[in-house]
Amino acid sequence: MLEIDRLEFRYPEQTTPWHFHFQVEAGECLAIQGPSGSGKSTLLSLIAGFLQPEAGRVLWQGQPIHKTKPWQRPITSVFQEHNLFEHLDVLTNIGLGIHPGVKLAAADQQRIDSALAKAGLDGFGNRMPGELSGGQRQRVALLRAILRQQPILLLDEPMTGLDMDTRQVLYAMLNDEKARGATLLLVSHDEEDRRTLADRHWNL
Ligand SMILES: Nc1ncnc2c1ncn2[C@@H]1O[C@H](COP(=O)(O)OP(=O)(O)OP(=O)(O)O)[C@@H](O)[C@H]1O
Repeated sequence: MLEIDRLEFRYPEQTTPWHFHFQVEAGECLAIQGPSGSGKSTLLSLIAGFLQPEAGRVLWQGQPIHKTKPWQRPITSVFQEHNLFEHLDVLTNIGLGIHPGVKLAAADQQRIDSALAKAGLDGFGNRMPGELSGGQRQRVALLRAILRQQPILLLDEPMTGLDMDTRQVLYAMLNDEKARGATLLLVSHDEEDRRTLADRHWNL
């Protein structure tokens, strides 16, 4: 279980801090809802470890992780800026998430090729990120996150720029992740995303 325990945070110019408190079970997707500017992306950044809380804790399986370095947390994030490595091709971008710094095994390479094909990116493995459209970059970022198979997936507007056919494929992949026991947190203004993926909502 992921527990957000009385987490508090404020930006320097903010007078009253935000308070976040909820739990998400393994295999569950919680949609974080609230008006624009209410702190949804900030909350995901706190859980990912890109921001430090003023008070409170983040617990995974009962263990505090809010002081752990972002890359050591059992978490993968897909944020609006996709953070692809511009000097590495698509295959390496995705592969690094699976085995950082290690040459990909044939089985992993096959897994990536098959995921790319499913998401309509057949043969894109050797392309550089600069040669992709916005929607194609978004798909690569999502596939990279999904194939990492971390216990917790943080998704901030994950389907931006994607057509409905591609979304259906990615919804199915994300629902498979839930079935495998992954915990998902979703921030999305898109009602279809929330309807298809979320089991529960938490309002800010
Ligand atoms: N680095 C920052 N420094 C100061 N204020 C910030 C910073 N990042 C975000 N904010 C402010 O914090 C508030 C919450 O931002 P956040 O992006 O978390 O909201 P959100 O709920 O995700 O909004 P949206 O639905 O529009 O994406 C906004 O008023 C924003 O201007």
